[in-house]
Amino acid sequence: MSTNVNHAMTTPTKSVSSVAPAANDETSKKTMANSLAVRTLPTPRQLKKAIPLNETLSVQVDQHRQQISDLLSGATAESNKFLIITGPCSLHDEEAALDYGRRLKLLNDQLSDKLLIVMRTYIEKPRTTTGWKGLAYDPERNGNGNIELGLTRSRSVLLKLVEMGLPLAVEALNPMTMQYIDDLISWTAIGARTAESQIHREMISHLAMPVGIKNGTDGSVDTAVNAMISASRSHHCLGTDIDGNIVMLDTPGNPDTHVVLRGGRNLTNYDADSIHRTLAQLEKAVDENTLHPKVIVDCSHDNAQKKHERQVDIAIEVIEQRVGLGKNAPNQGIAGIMLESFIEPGKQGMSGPNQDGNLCYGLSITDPCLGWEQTEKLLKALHARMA
Ligand SMILES: O=C[C@H](O)[C@H](O)COP(=O)(O)O
Ligand SMILES: C=C(OP(=O)(O)O)C(=O)O
Repeated sequence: MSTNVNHAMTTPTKSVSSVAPAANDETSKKTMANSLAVRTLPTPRQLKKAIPLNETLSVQVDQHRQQISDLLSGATAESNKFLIITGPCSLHDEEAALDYGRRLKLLNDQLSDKLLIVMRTYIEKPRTTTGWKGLAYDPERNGNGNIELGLTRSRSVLLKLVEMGLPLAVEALNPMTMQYIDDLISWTAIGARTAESQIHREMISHLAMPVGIKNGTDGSVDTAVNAMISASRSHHCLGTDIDGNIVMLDTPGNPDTHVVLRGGRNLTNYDADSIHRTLAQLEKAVDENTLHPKVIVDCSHDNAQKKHERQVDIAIEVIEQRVGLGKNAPNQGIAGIMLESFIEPGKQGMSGPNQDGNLCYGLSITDPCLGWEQTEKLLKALHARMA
């Protein structure tokens, strides 16, 4: 990974200019904070201290970040591997997430000569309108919030997965949430709903890891390419430090980004033409910026039209483009794929498949996922297709 991104998100900031005086009672009545219930949370430092990542595991996370970075830059033998980001749409049940992690680790031990496998461990969910927002925000799934418990349980389950030796992937939705878990994560996504947001681009520019940026929900790839350019540069921006102080950040810029093609507005973009068009756009941007002209294909979302079984055919089609099987010439610009996969296939509502409040174990409560059996078969088929 390039040296200028080797700052943890928690790197002490350069300057905190001054501390604002407390508002007097009259003005405070008009502030946003006073119109809402305010509950103090532990700071990122406090949570990281309570659920610590030891030095050995921290080195492991660095190595995983570096492997993904090398795969994107084509720097080493690692770059010939195919990146697979796979796991549930969202983590809602820690036991099932650990069960999935154990299965994935065993499979990884068989396939890691050709595949670089990263587990999807999303604890924040962006919603089109409303819905469950993820383990970090509503761990008890009763709509009461309890973010302190959510952050604690999230950090705890992520740490257990890191202890299994797995590299982890999340979507970074709220920059403050990321401060509580960033040291555990090896790859981050910026979602289709936030790739155009300046705040997210600023956040990427000081995330010390590779970041995949989704095309917009309308299918726009420009959004992702513009985000890559913006995030590769240094920004002066508002943020919080590890102790929860509001600070000005001077970010280093992050060149370790790439596009994630997820389809949009019911149209798919995993076909060879769409991928070539995106890569050509990236190649053009590379002339003026330090960027990776690489894509990964999200086999779910609009590409699968929310039909989880379609992910299998899409993944096979994409790896055949990568290695040059069938009518395709080999395309090294395709760095990998993303799958939504869990233990059981499909999805269930928040009250379980029978609406009686009993959730089915290992079944997604957000987007539909491939089941474990299909996933295992698919990853072996992808491995077999890699030269
Ligand atoms: O991946 C998950 C969903 O596609 C995303 O969070 C949006 O979900 P929603 O449209 O059900 O709100
Ligand atoms: C929300 C997700 O994706 P997208 O931003 O592509 O909708 C996701 O991967 O969980």
